[in-house]
Amino acid sequence: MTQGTVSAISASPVSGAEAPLAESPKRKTAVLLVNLGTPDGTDYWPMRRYLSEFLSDRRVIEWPVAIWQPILQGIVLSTRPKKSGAAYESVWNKERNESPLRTFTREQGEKLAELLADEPNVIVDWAMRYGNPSIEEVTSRLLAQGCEQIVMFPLYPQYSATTTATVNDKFFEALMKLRYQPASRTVPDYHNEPVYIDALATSIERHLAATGSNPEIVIASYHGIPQSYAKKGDPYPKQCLETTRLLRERLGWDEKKLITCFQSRFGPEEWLQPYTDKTVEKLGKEGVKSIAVFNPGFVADCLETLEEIAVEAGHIFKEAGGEHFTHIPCLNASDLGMKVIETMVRRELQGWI
Ligand SMILES: C=CC1=C(C)c2cc3[nH]c(cc4nc(cc5[nH]c(cc1n2)c(C)c5CCC(=O)O)C(CCC(=O)O)=C4C)c(C)c3C=C
Ligand SMILES: [Fe+2]
Ligand SMILES: [Fe+2]
Repeated sequence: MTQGTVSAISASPVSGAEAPLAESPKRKTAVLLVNLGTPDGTDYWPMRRYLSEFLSDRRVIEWPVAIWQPILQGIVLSTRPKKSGAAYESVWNKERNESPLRTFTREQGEKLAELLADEPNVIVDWAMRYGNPSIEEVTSRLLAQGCEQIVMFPLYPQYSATTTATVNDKFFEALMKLRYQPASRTVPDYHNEPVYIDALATSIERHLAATGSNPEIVIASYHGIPQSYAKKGDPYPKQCLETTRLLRERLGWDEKKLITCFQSRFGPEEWLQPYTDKTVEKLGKEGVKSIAVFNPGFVADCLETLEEIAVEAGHIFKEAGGEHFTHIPCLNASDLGMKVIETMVRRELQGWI
């Protein structure tokens, strides 16, 4: 191409002025929130179906299938559904006949739709990685509504292959079956985002003020993963520690006041440590009288926060000699929590709406 041709193409029709770019047509865009999952009921069969789907996920349990499936189907699923069903029963939302996680995820979806009401081409929906409503079912519904673009948000502040990656896998597995796929974006982890750190810090401050609590020690309790997963490169524990560090900085607390622990061990392997239950017990035995626990890695309260922490960890602490225990709720669908979700979603929607 000669120089003359180039200058002829780039010449503006009006000297010194840029030709305005034509605006792209607005495509219908979906925001799909996805959380972990939930059984449809607390009886044996719904619990068994849910746990079987969850614990058959190779991202969650990495043992060879030939070893794990006989243990799962033969031993774990004959006892665990009853035990877990009783625990779910104690936190179940009887009014809606569903788990708290499903209630909070729905509320988050509804509130996000209100917050994005100024965007007429955006639809919000929500799904579960395990159980119902499934990612595939909701994705089909969004496509049937004419969505050509999807922002899919795995609701985990810290990345783990056991959570974020398996949600992404399941979403793309649903798209694999389609001839005409929507354009898709996934929202990344946000463990160090200022809006998230600030929301957590503010909710801690508000809860302690409202309950008149002055804990000697505050525990940031994250769900654990097996240590072997972290050794193989899962960034999850580093991201948890970074979230706690940033919170300390924001709250002006030192390493003795705000500590990190990991909860919800499963199976015989070593999981990330220190363990929350053991730490709470040790603190009680050492003479600490007052503690607070919160769960920065959970976007919504669920079995693991409402039963394992708010109830069980509280009992353990008091039986070990502790006197005042308070559980700080998750951000759920509060204004603070919704600001975090909205900020992350609006960032990913850029250029699309
Ligand atoms: C077996 C291994 C498990 C890994 C690894 C794991 C990682 C992981 N989980 C969450 C968040 C949640 N887990 C929840 C429940 C739950 N988790 C496991 C096992 C593993 N989790 C089990 C067996 C269960 C079921 C409950 C039980 O039977 O005790 C939940 C709660 C769901 C609800 O209330 O409906 C959440 C949320 C994270 C963040 C994570 C790794 C980072
Ligand atoms: Fe879990
Ligand atoms: Fe648990």
